[in-house]
Amino acid sequence: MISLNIANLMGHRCSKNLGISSWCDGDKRKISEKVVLRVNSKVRQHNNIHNTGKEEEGEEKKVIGRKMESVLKPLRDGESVLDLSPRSTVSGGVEDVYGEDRATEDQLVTPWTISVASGWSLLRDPQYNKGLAFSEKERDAHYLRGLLPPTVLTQLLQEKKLMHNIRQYKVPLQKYVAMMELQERNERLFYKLLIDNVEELLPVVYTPIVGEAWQKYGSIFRRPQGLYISLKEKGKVLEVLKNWPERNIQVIVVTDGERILGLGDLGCQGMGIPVGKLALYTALGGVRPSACLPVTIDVGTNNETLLKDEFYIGLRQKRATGQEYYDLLDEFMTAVKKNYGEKVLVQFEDFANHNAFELLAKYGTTHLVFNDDIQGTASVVLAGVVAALKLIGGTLPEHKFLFLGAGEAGTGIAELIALEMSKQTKAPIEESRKKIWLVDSKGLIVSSRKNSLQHFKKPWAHEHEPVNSLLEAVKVIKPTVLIGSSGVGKTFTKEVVEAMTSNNDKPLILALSNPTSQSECTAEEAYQWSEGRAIFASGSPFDPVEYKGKVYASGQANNAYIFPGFGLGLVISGAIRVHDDMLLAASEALATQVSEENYKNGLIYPPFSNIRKISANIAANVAAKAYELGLATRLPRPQDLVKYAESCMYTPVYRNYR
Ligand SMILES: NC(=O)C1=CN([C@@H]2O[C@H](COP(=O)(O)OP(=O)(O)OC[C@H]3O[C@@H](n4cnc5c(N)ncnc54)[C@H](OP(=O)(O)O)[C@@H]3O)[C@@H](O)[C@H]2O)C=CC1
Ligand SMILES: CC(=O)C(=O)O
Ligand SMILES: [Mg+2]
Repeated sequence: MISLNIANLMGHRCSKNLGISSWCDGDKRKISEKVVLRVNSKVRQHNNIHNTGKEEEGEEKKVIGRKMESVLKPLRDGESVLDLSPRSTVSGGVEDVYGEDRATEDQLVTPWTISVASGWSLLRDPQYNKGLAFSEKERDAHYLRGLLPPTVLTQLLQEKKLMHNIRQYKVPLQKYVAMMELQERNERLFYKLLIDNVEELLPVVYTPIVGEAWQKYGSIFRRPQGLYISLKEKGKVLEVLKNWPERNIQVIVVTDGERILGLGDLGCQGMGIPVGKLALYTALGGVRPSACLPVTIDVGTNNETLLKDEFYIGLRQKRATGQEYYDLLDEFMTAVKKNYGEKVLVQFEDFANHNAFELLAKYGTTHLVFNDDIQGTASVVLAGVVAALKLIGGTLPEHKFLFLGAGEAGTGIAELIALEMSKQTKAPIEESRKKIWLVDSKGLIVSSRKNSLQHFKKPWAHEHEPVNSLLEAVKVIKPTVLIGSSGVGKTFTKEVVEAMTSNNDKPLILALSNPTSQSECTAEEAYQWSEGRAIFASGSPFDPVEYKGKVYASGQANNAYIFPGFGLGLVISGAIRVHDDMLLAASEALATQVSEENYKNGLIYPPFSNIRKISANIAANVAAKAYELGLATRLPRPQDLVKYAESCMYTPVYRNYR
């Protein structure tokens, strides 16, 4: 029985027993050769060793064990095993400290956990488990004999089998559960499936199915994913962050669950959204899974159904508001910076608008923050509109916009379109805003309503008679572009679409609300009611539609096109703040990815099957803007940013274990 006192061995001020005896006991052969302990966040987590915040990077890599040089790092042949410096190629970026991602398939890497994982624990570690794909040699070397049936499968065959299984499920929720179980079991295989079958699986791990799954999350809860920070943790948020097993976090997606898609307040069960968004950060944007942290802030819920549900997983109280709410958020933001530094990206997701704008304004000057609903959506919609000009004609400033919904998405998009118009015309932004009209739940936003409007609506209160309905607004404003961001389904009625069609040869209609049940209209309705003339895209995907013998494939106007590449661009440039010009840069990069072939099919977005290439281009444009604005800290600037972005992207093929 061996136990090590980490405090003595490493001069750490905490004194905790690492409790490694259990795996040393039956396996003494390995102790001298393979026992390697990293005082990393996992060790901290499992042993409640919390650092002082002062340790140097190098301390994490101190090792115990006689043959330390053979296991110090899973480096490739010819590299110095004693080189402990962070991997300079991507410092401040997507860090590949252990060389795993740059190793080719036939180069060896070591499966790191707290110790070198082997046997049963290796099969239970989703980061390194390969299931039946462990080779004969690996089965011998890692004590896996007998723990697996004899067959050895390739990753491709595993993928084929899993896709076959997933396709058998008729209930969408079953597909979601199957994917989540795979993510918990074998992370690389999960991402391989998602990347290779992105168009098929995106609706499963993201909108629309994720919404339904998490509405029911209380009853399908298996293993927690992500970090829960509730009012109970007030005063201890930094400690809670330290409980997370990974330390080198680059992207955090955080929600308080108050406006989950168009489904409203899901309280603590909003966690599906940060988890889903971060899966896309990895699959679509190539940010390493271990660098992603999903967070749900639980301040209660006003959802009566959840409060009465005996299986509800969150705090059973009404939402905290005012000072209590802002104090917890402030503690979180301060702790994030303290624990992960200046360059960690915090993406605010699905907050209600009464908090979202304020949080963005407050932390936009002190942290690297990005609101996906306000800014990401704006960037993706501007890209779609710019691309659509090829089909509908005219320049951006020549068009007139009408929104149904004047919240985060609506006013965020409106503002970015106005900004781009002003850049093109050199006119003041106030002039550009006059081309854009918004309708909220009380009707058209007009100047006579100004005093009672929320601050983010005021810039859109133009001179006009009050107008109560969307249909009436379409008739009097005569927009060329109609955008739905209300969260209310079926609001683009036949009359509304017909009115758009009678005013425009090719009306551009975007039904952004998620999930599918909240879409302002379906693709079928848009094409039928416009007699095939609408250029249509929606927040959640629709299958192609046949109308009068012609097949219409609509695009997906969803911020998923933007945030993964946008975040990657910030990470690889070491950006310290987000700037509106970066949103324009992302938008431009996305619009230029639409091919002639896509246009011929009436598409204003490129297919998701090309998303990794698209994300690399977005990342490069965003990073270039960060350098231009002096907001990048990763110096010198790489010459070819697209290539550099690609080289930083996580790939999910299995690595070979020595
Ligand atoms: N496709 C994408 O990428 C994205 C889609 N979305 C979707 O957009 C929707 C809205 O999100 P968000 O802007 O954040 O939400 P908000 O709550 O901030 O805004 C909703 C807006 O819709 C208005 N509204 C609500 N009901 C009606 C109605 N019956 N008629 C007219 N207006 C109405 C509200 O009016 P009032 O202010 O008067 O209450 C408010 O202005 C959601 O469904 C979300 O899923 C969001 C982000 C990205
Ligand atoms: C897509 C997204 O961010 C939303 O619907 O909220
Ligand atoms: Mg959102």
